[in-house]
Amino acid sequence: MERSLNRANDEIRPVKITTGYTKYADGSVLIEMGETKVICTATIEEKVPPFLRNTGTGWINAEYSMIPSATQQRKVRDSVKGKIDGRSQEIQRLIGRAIRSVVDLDKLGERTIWVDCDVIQADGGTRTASITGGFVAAAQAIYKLYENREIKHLPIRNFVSAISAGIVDGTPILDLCYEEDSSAQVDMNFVMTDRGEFVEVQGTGEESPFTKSELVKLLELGEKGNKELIKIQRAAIPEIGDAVMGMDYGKDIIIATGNKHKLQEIGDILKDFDYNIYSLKDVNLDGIEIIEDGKTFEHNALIKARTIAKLTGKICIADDSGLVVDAIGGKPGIYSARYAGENATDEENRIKLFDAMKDIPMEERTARFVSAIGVVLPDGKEFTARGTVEGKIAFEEKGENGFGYDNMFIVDGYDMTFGEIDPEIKNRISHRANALKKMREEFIKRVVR
Ligand SMILES: O=c1nc[nH]c2c1ncn2[C@H]1C[C@H](O)[C@@H](COP(=O)(O)OP(=O)(O)OP(=O)(O)O)O1
Ligand SMILES: [Mg+2]
Repeated sequence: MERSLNRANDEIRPVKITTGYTKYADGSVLIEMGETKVICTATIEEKVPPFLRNTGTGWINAEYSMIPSATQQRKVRDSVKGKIDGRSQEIQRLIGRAIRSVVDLDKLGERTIWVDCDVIQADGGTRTASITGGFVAAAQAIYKLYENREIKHLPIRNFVSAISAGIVDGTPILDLCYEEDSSAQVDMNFVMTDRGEFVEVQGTGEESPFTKSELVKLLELGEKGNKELIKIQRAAIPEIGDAVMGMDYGKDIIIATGNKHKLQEIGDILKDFDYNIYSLKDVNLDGIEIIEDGKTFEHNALIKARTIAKLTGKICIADDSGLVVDAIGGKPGIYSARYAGENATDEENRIKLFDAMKDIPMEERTARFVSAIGVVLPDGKEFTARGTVEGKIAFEEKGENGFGYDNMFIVDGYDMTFGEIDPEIKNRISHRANALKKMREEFIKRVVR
């Protein structure tokens, strides 16, 4: 389908949010979505509707209207007609509900935020643009109360935005302009929060009924559009964005290791992770000395990640790992890298371990590799994840792959050492793979939006 502005079917129109558009309101924006333009202002009034008086609870009210020249045919003002038309009535209720859904009205205190949405040019999607812009204006007004210490806690729980999607000529499309809207068979509006939750879904198959799979397709379009809108809202009010949604951690991850084998493995294991992965060399920090004086793998991993996070301001992950051998009381453990001395080579460490194990029979040579992954975020938040893999210490070195103790570790379930095994298999079953898998789950919960 040909769309104006050469838009793809899943593409929103260019959006621009201009803050501080008018001078007297407590919050004020001009939102432009393609040719649709809406002035949204928010004004604080120190009183509430009668039904809330003396409850300590606040209220948010919205009004929506179009100026006479907003449409191709001059539209008579409501004030001249003497009544608000049904459509405006319905829309302003929707705007009010949408914004109230993300604000804790108890914490707002006994006051009303008036959100006024005046459409100055209408080219489809005026109600959704009013919600998206109206929220920004309301957030500014509420944030002002918070900054002036008139309220103790910021009562904004989430960002909220709205977008339309519909089916035109049998094709699901996002963000309909007027022309598309007037020939749509199905017309929907999605109001969503930054957490991807729905606040309101409006949909009608006015021209023809729609199927479940079409509904799902429209839903996905709505989700995509709202995600993009919330990014644009956030860019318009970054300070409020940080206060409500937490800091934006960015899309870069630095792997804080001086070990090129680990770097390679971590890079391979995380290759389908939706982040840009950098090495210490990439950020000109290779060769940095970090003192690993923690008492656990986790502690050491965090020491490494913290050091690099402080220097770069980016998300950093580090691995602290080692070999835990049962017959010698768990040694070398956290001292694996310096088992044979401070600057020992992998080979010197292996020789020392073979020597310590020389009289131990096969069944008592059980051991495990341990990897602790430490993650440190730019705001100092951190977490760890641990993975292990069980095996036995061989009597002699076998295989050319890997590094460290790989060629003397016979991995359970395979009659091979990590030195013999295909690196792709190692990266599926290793301690590092297991730790990174857990790290990812935690990362998605805590970091990814
Ligand atoms: O998959 C592995 N295969 C074989 N050996 C391994 C493995 N994973 C850890 N290891 C051994 C190597 C080193 O002797 C010690 C890690 O010491 P550890 O301090 O964590 O690493 P490191 O100093 O080489 O690099 P960095 O601290 O910069 O990440 O355990
Ligand atoms: Mg180290």
